[in-house]
Amino acid sequence: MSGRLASEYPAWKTLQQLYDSEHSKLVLKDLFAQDPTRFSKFSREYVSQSGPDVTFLLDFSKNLITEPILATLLELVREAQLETYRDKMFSGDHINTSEDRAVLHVALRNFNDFKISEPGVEEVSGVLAHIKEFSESVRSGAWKGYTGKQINTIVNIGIGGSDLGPVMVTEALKAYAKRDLTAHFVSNIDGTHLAETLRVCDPETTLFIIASKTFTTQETITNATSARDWFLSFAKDKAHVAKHFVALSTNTKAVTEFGISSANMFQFWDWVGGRYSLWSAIGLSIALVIGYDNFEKLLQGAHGMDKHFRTAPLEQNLPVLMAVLGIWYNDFYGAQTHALLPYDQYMHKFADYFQQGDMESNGKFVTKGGQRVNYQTGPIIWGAAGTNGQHSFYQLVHQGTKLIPCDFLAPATTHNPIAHSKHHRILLSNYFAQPEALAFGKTEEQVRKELGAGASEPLIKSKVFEGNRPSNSILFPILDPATLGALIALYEHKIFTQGVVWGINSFDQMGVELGKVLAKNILAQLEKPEDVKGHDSSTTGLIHYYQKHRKE
Ligand SMILES: O=P(O)(O)OC[C@H]1O[C@H](O)[C@H](O)[C@@H](O)[C@@H]1O
Repeated sequence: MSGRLASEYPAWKTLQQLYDSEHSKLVLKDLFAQDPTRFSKFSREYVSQSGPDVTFLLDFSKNLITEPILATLLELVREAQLETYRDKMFSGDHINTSEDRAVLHVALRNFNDFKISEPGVEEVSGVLAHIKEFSESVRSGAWKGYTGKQINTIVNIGIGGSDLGPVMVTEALKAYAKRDLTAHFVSNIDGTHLAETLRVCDPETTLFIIASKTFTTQETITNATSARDWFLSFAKDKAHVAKHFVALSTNTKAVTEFGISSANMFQFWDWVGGRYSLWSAIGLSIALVIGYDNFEKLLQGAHGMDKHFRTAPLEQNLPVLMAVLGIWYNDFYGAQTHALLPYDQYMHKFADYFQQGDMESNGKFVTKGGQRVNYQTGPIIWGAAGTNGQHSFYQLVHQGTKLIPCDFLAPATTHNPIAHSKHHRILLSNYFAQPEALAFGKTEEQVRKELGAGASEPLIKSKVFEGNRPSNSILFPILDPATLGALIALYEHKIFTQGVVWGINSFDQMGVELGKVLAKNILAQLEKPEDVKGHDSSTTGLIHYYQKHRKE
């Protein structure tokens, strides 16, 4: 984060040499055969040092590394001064330099443990108390709608970080949900999203949560305004809005102007990045769905990981280890993507969530010092819940021409042990089998033997698995709130570490601005063909075609 080019570090150059001279020898089958201790050497158990018990295993032995390569990758992290920048983040330095802001999502789950001095940090516990009081009153039925009925439906209206975190966590922790409280999440400006949601809502029993850090986001304000209009078409009296609309934001003025009183506003601060905000007031919908105590456990689980990241030596530091492995593939093997593959249906939004978390943080070509990088930065993050992915895209992961490092995640115990956990055993057999198949493949000799004499050559070739495809495996006892908190924080700090090495600012998002500005300009031109000016012929042609064919 010094803004230096990563490629200038001595360790980067050593890594390039190591890659050039070693990579053809880095064959997992041989590496495992040569070293019976490989698993114990390249796996670590995480055990939380405070708060609720969280343990999990990170097995990274199926990666294309040796001890000298790992040591050099960690040397790179040292040369990039990760420890210094990590400490700067925790102490509230303005490491988001382009916006001159601190980066303190860790302060939201700190429970006064580390000392952090930044205006607003002292207000965190007050907001948590507000979340507790409000969520308990809605969940208990004490909070009543305008006709005196209890709330049984919540609609979170937000987008990006004000949507993805709450969606992912409420899905992941559904086993802890209050089942008679239905949660909907409306994000898309496409009127279909709101219309289809309102179709199943009763205005007398629905609470709208308007979630927006800035409270200026076009999608959210438009959806919120239409939701309020819909509500008032039943409730008639504006005074009833107070019972059915709350806001989560840093922008008190805009919230008040919208018509939500400050008593119904849950505050957060500009040092909370949107994609790191589920720990803040943005998590209100999480607290409503799983209860405040579980929400607090989620925060404590993350705090445990913060402590680990802050204090564990780099060799033992899980976010750091995951970060350097990612750098090895991204920058030396030329891997373009990274797959997140949770073998847990509850985690089916995990990859979607980290698409924003990782790609909005590290999808940048300019260093903090303003130089264009001469290496790859953030990977393309994608994935789906196992085993669904196996019946869809795994063909390419196993036999395609691209190297796709994968993270496999799974709980040892399911919340739903139907058929005496038969389903879960089948699920886990796949969770264990896929990394094994990716790493060790199937040779031509094996295929020949299996098919026997007479098999055609093309058929034989098509059944060969080259193997040597790397993966991490993360195995945890059960998906509970604290474990999920720790896992999210693990990935957050992985992203931070990679950003430090690449010398970029992981905490701004300038790349989303240009499209917004152009859309605003185009919106003003959509009425009449003669207004469409200043565009290339493609854009003009598309708008004219739309104008010709629209009905309303
Ligand atoms: O919470 P808001 O201010 O409405 O912002 C919602 C989203 O807006 C933009 O797309 C940003 O790039 C995201 O980082 C942010 O999460």
